[in-house]
Order: sequence, then structure tokens, then C-alpha cells
Amino acid sequence: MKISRLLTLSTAVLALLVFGMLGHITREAWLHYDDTSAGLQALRLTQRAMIAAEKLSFERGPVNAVLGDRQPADPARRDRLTRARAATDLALIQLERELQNDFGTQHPVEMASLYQALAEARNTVDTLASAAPAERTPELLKNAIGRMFALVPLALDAVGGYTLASERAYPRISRTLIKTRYAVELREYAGRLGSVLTVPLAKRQALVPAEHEQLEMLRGRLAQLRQQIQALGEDGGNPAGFNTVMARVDEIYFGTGLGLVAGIEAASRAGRDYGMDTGQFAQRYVPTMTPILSLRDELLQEAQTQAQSDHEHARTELLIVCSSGVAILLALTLLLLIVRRRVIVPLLRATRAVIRLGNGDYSRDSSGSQRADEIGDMLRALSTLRTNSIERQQLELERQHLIDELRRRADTDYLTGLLNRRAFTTASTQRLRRARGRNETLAVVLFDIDHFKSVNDSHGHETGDQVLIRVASVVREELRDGEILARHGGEEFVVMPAHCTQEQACALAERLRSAIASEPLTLADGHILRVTASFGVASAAGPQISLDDLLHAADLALYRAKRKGRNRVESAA
Ligand SMILES: Nc1nc2c(ncn2[C@@H]2O[C@H](COP(=O)(O)OP(=O)(O)OP(=O)(O)O)[C@@H](O)[C@H]2O)c(=O)[nH]1
Repeated sequence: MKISRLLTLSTAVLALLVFGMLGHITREAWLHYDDTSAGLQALRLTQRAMIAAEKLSFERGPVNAVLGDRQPADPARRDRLTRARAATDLALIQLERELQNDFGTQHPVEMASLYQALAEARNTVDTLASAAPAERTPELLKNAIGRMFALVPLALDAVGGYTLASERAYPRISRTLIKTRYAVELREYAGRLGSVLTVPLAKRQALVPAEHEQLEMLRGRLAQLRQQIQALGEDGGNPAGFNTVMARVDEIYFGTGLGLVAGIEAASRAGRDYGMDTGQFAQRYVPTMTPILSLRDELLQEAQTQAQSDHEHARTELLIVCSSGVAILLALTLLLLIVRRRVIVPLLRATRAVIRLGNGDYSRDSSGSQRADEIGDMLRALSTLRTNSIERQQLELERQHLIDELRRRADTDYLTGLLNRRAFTTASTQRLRRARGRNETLAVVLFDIDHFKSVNDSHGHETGDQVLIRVASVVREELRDGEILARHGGEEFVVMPAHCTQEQACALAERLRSAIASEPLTLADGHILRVTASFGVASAAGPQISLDDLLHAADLALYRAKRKGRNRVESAA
């Protein structure tokens, strides 16, 4: 597989893996952030539901006071009830508003049924309060108070549901939230405990055994809740604050509040007057529950602070994951671009350069060879290879030139530049073969310079050489392309015309003889020298012809021409 394709494939696989991994991490971070957002909302709902439950509990105090009121009614008690109801309504409206903002948690509180139950309870209370005190039988009073009691669990269920939702989002604060829930219950049971005394105080009658028992049970439940809160410890952000509030709960509620109840119980047992009616009791008892609310608020505040910190941590984490993801993708893209630009593209260019070198194209491509890295080394090595290849090619050309020159010299007569005898044999053998195949007539003209020895003897060997060169030149000019001319040896030359008859060969010989004889040679000393040559012509046709036979026949004819006086042409018989 090609590297560029491999890179594209690995890029795609890598990008998929990175996208998948980043997508997963980002999704997890987003879900966590989303959970913490929902948890914060659940926590706000918890707080609203707790306040609503507390206000519903609180409303029972003024209810008890109004129901225990005599005729004429005390407007101050009525006024306290109106303000308590307004506070409950406000708490419920705030809970309802918070529910409308809710985007994750379930709605364990059914506002419509709560409103309906509240309206019915208040209606029952108002009807009973407007009746004469004598008509307010213990059953009717218990019914009215019971209806008020029944409201609180509706809100407390919501507290439980929202607390669970908050715990799911923030497991770290679950202990604080459980303690908060216990504090809410503590407030509720403290309220219930006070309400047990409503009828005895309103009717100024002794507590019946069932009421003593109820008080005992509620005290036990309160002690248990207090112990559970303590047992869960002081974890959280402000242990000193928790301990202080707990100490105030112990002192004010468990000391003063329960002490007040114990005093009423003792008076009941002793048959003494209570010295207070329900309203006066409520006025003294209800404030002792305030530290419980402070405990609740302290714990709730602690939970909210921790949750807010977790939420911000989740948001920071999400931001870090997102920005890291973008940075990783950018880095990856940059890396791939760099690898492509600095490795793959130079590799492809180098490959093309090697292919060009292989094809004998030595054109220069020096881009990138200044680089200091491994690719630069490779490109420089390629450049060296190119230089070496050029040098080798030049050496090869020179070698070929030398071989050609040597071959040419081996075939050429050094003096006249004509073919030598060996080259003539090679060239004429090819022609002979072709003539045999085509059944053509092949002729040879053999000629020899007359009295050449006397030229040498009279004018010197150098002049003899000049004569040989001159004769060769004259004959060459007389011949056409395709007619082989060679120095056959010494002062003897041979011509092999291209397929011609004996007559045509004789005519050619005659033309050559005439040209030699008519061409004088001016010597260095100014002396003019004339030379002649004698010619022997032979020809043959058919598959049996041989060069030796032809040359031999021509030689015989030449010999005859010498004998007959030289400077003439003789044809073989
Ligand atoms: N200058 C020179 N002389 C050569 C060369 N080759 C052969 N000769 C001479 O050519 C002469 C040939 O002489 P011969 O064979 O006796 O014949 P000739 O004198 O030409 O007489 P005929 O052929 O009978 O006319 C000899 O003296 C050789 O030395 C050469 O390359 N240069």
C-alpha cells in the first residue's frame, strides 16, 4: 500500500478514534454537569418544600390558639393566624414557582391536591373557630387539627423525593441532606408534640392516658431524631457552626420547650390549673422550635455550598474537556498537515526524481535539499546520485565514443582513410550474401598504381604516401553512395559497385582510370607528378559466387593489364 494512502487511512482511523474518545469524554462531562444542574434545582426544591412543610407546621400553632380562644374572640390570635396563613401561602407559591423551573427531577408534590386539602382544612378550622367554645367538642377539635396535620406529610414526601434527587447528583453531601431531613422531621414532631396539648389546654381538662402516651411516643421520636443527627456527625464545611446550633437546640428546645410540656403534664397529673390557654402555650412553645429551624437552615446552607462547589467543579471540568478536545483535534490536524507537507510530499517528489533518474532525465529539483532533517539527508543523497549519474553517463558516452573510434580505426586504413582489407571483406561478404539470395550480378574492380616502386625510389616514401592519398581521394570522388572502396594492400585498391553488370563495372573502371591519369600531383619541390593505374574487372552471379573467386579473377585481369602495358582496364573472361 502506498504511504500516502496509508497515511490517509490511518488519519481516518485515528480521527475516528479521537472523535469517538473525545465524544465519549465530552458526553460524560456534559452528563455530569447536567446532573449537577438538576441536583442544584432539586436542592432548591428541597429547600422550598422544607420551608413549605415548616410553614404548614407553623400554621398549626395559631390554629390551636384560635381554636382554644374564648368568646369574644381575641383579634390578636386571628391576626397571627392570618399572618401564618399568608406565610404558608407565600412558601407554597415559591415552591410552585420553583417547580415550574424544574427540568430534571420528578414532581413528588401534587400542588393541586395540596391546595385543595389546605383549603378544606382551613375551612374546617374557620367553621369551628366561629362556633361557640362549648360547641367545639374534642372530636371536632381533633378533626380540625388532624386535617392540618395531614397537610404536612404531603410536603414532607416532596422533601424526601427532592432530597433523594439531590443525593443522586451529589453523593458527597448525602449525609448533610439526611441530617437536614431529620431536622425537618424534628421540627414537625416538635410541632405535633405541642399540638397534643391543644385540646386539654383549650378545654382546661386533664390529659387523658392516650395523650400522655402520645406525648411519650413523640418525645421518644424527637430524642431518636436528635441522636440520629448527632450520629451522622459533623462532616461538612462548618463543624463549629453545626455544634453551636446543636447546642442551642438542646438548650432551648430540648431544655426549655420540652420543660414547658413537662410542666403542663405535671400540672395535669396534680390536677392543677395550667395557668395558660392554647394561645399562651403556643406563644411560649413555638419560639423554642426556632433553633431547630436554624439547624435545618445551617445544614441546608452547608449542602448548598458544597453542591454549588461541585456544580462549578463539573462546569470547569466540562470546559477543560471541551477545550482540551478542540486543542487535541487542532494538534492532530496540524501534525498530519506537517507530516504530509514535510514527509509525504518530499517523499513523493523524491520518488518522482528517482523515476526520472531511472529514465535518464537529470533535470535538477533542489527544493528541500537545504533541510537539516532526515528528509533533507535523503534529498541531498538523491542530488549526489543525480550528479554521479550524470558523470557516469558522460563517462559512458566517452567510452562509447572511444569504442566507436577504435572500431572505426580498426576498419579504416590509417593513410588514405578508406576501408582496409578486413573491413572490405566484412562489407563485401554481406553484399555477396544478398546478391546470392537475389541472384544478382556482383562485380569487383581491382586496381594497382603503376610503377609505384619507382615513385618511392625517385621521390621518397613520403611522396609515395601522398600519391596513395591523392589516388584514394580522386577515386572516392568518382564513386556514388553504396559503392564500396577499400585499400586492398600496398598500392592496390578495390571497388565493389552496387549490383552492376560486367560492362557497367568495366565502364566504371575506365572512368576511374581516366580520373587518376588526368589528375597530376604537385610535389613540395614544385615538381609535377603524374601516376596511372591498371584495372582488372571481374563479375559473377548465382548462388555459388565467392569473394575469393571474384578477387582472384579480377587479380588475373589486373595482371593482364600490367602485362599489356599498364594504365588500362582488363576484364576477366
Ligand atoms: N610509399 C609507400 N610505398 C609503399 C606502400 N606500400 C607498398 N609500397 C611500395 O610499393 C611498391 C610496390 O612495388 P611493386 O610491387 O614492385 O610494383 P610497381 O613498382 O608498382 O610496379 P608494377 O606494379 O609492376 O607497375 C614497393 O616498393 C613497396 O615498398 C606505402 O604504404 N607507402
